[in-house]
Amino acid sequence: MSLYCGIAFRGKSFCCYRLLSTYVTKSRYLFELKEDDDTCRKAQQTGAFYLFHSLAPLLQPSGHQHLVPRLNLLELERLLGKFGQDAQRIEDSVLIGCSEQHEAWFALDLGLNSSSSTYASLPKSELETELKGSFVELRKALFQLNPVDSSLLFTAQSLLRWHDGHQFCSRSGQPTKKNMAGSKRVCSSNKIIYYPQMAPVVITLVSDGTRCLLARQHSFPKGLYSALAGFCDIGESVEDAVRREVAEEVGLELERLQYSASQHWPFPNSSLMIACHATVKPGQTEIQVNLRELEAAAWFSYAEVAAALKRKGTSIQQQNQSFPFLLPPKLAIAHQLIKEWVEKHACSSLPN
Ligand SMILES: NC(=O)C1=CN([C@@H]2O[C@H](COP(=O)(O)OP(=O)(O)OC[C@H]3O[C@@H](n4cnc5c(N)ncnc54)[C@H](OP(=O)(O)O)[C@@H]3O)[C@@H](O)[C@H]2O)C=CC1
Ligand SMILES: [Mg+2]
Repeated sequence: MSLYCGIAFRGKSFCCYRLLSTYVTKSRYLFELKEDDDTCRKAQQTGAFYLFHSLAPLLQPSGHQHLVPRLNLLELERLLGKFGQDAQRIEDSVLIGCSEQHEAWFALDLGLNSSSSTYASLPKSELETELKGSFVELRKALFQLNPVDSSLLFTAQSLLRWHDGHQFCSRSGQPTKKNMAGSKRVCSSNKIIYYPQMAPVVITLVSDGTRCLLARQHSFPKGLYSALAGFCDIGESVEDAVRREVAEEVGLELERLQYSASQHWPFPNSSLMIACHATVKPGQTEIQVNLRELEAAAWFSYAEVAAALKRKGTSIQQQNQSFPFLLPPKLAIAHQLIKEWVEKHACSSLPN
């Protein structure tokens, strides 16, 4: 889908018509849905709805995968009717994206029962029977979701959680009201606007040239090692946060730092993960683990990490290595960082 558009430069209208790409028209459409409640309400007529129960998405098992069912407006109204609910409840849904053909996608939680909500939590098992699926904790479904579905569900869960936790104005104590799309909430008494927030988190794979540093926290699943991560403090740049976190957690000083990529991560709250590669000064590789933050940290060779990346299975019991360890799942940006490091190392060790 594309659109011809007149463009204004520096306030003067300019009769320059150009073809807008599908991506641009889609972005403009989503912008319109967030800005205009009536357009958004209209988009629900032809939209698709992803259902959640207490922040767990509705999934349908299909072999080793999970399918993510969607309902149209009529199906959703019918479902709500069966549970004695008013169709008005659909206004609690949040916009999470749209297709290239401008079918808008929404997410609705039928289990959350916040103090300011007029709607009761619907019975989970009856809903599951009716919908022929199950509401699965998102962390548990991680290994069975494809990247497109997981990204949509991550966004949906984060937005639903944010709305659930921001029902009242922190200044006046009065209820806040969401706009149709769910891109903001406004205080009913003083009109303060609240926008959904993410906390910036840096994640760094430190290398000494031949090995990379991986660490684990007490809360990680048994045997799992990952790159070093930490929340940015107020006033810090990404570079400051990376240097501080590495110094705090393993007592090392960094030499070089290179940005790799970023990712939205919904657990346990919404974070923007900013991923970097870093190197330490030569010969300065002695780790001093901060045991208040980490359970363990160690240098791992290229061969060890490359072998761990190839391993199948998500439990340490399934491994029979001399030092068995697991890496984060493919969807986590930590996995991407580790994979990039292995690939770069493999290229640099090729004979000229
Ligand atoms: N996608 C990925 O690949 C990965 C994602 N992550 C994510 O990165 C995040 C940070 O990693 P982690 O090592 O735990 O972070 P830190 O090293 O900063 O350690 C956690 C500390 O931060 C505090 N904290 C919690 N929330 C915030 C906040 N919003 N702002 C400032 N401080 C906060 C905690 O306090 P308290 O003691 O009160 O809890 C705790 O003391 C985690 O949420 C984790 O899920 C981590 C690794 C890989
Ligand atoms: Mg940390």
